Amino acid sequence: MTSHRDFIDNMPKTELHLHIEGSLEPELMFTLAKRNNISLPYGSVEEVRAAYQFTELQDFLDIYYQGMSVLITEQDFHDLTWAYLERIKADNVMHTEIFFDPQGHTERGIAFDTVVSGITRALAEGEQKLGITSRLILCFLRHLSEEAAFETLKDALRHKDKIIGVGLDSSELGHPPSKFERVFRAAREEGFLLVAHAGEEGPPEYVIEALDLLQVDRLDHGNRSLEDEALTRRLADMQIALTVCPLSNHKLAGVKDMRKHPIKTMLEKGLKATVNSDDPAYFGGYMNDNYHAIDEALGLTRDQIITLARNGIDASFTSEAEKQSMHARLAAYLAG
Ligand code: HPA
Ligand SMILES: [Zn+2]
Repeated sequence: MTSHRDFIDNMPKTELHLHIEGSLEPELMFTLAKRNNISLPYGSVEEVRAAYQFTELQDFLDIYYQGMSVLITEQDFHDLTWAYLERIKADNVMHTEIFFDPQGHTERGIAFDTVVSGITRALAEGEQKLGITSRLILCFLRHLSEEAAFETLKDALRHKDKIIGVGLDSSELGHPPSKFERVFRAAREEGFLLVAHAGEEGPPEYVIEALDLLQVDRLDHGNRSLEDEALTRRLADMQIALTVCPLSNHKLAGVKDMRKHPIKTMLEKGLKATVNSDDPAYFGGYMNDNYHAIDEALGLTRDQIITLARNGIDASFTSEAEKQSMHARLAAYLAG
């Protein structure tokens, strides 16, 4: 019997919650800063890594928005995305659905089209050269206004062929899903699929709003749903997927001890949980590291690991044929 470590590392898997700007490794940050003549408040890669100490979501977001300031040209967005794809190839990721934060760039004067073009050029190469399929999801920054979200949606309409859905990220507390009910309705009418970060720091009520008001197709995080029994039952009945991010939860202190991470409880309660890396350059690990972290802390069974991988396929925004093909790859792996 192979060890859980090897079993996880070699297992074909999907990633459904990944902020591409959060895959910016300090080395690339320095390279791009130099290329674009931007000065960083850090003297070295080690200094950057040392700054990655967070006690809550906002601590991280401040550093994350500062980090993305080195991204200027189409080539920068391409190189960022390509580096991520090469890295996840090593983790046997077969399909990835990536978020991007257009407002983090348009606010700095970078054109929406520059961002989309660089990312999608790399995604197309990823499919051709690495065999990794992908989808792209735009996130509205929830600390900004509804009006700004509508402006961003307007930009996205020119790229409907490249963007499958819209989501909601950034500072959760004080910015409930209800703030974006109208823009999500407009996005739905335009044919976009819908996701939202909810229940990461925010209360179960925010998850309920994401379901009832935004009508999301998938929930990002959702951890705090477990505080509400009726909501937990509802999520299990609906079989709506939760894109859970173990190392992120640990780094941002929602989960102080990995042995208390809720993902095993989620599985036991019949929730459709998946494993994801969120912002791997900032939280200390990519997909395999996230699987290892929960497996080692929670003592998952092999069946639970497989369920997480299957959930990731079922919850992806792909066609039935693509899902079948990914399930077949997983089945072939399991058959040895
Ligand atoms: O983990 C996150 N939470 C909220 N917003 C974010 N934007 C990037 N990463 C995150
Ligand atoms: Zn996230």
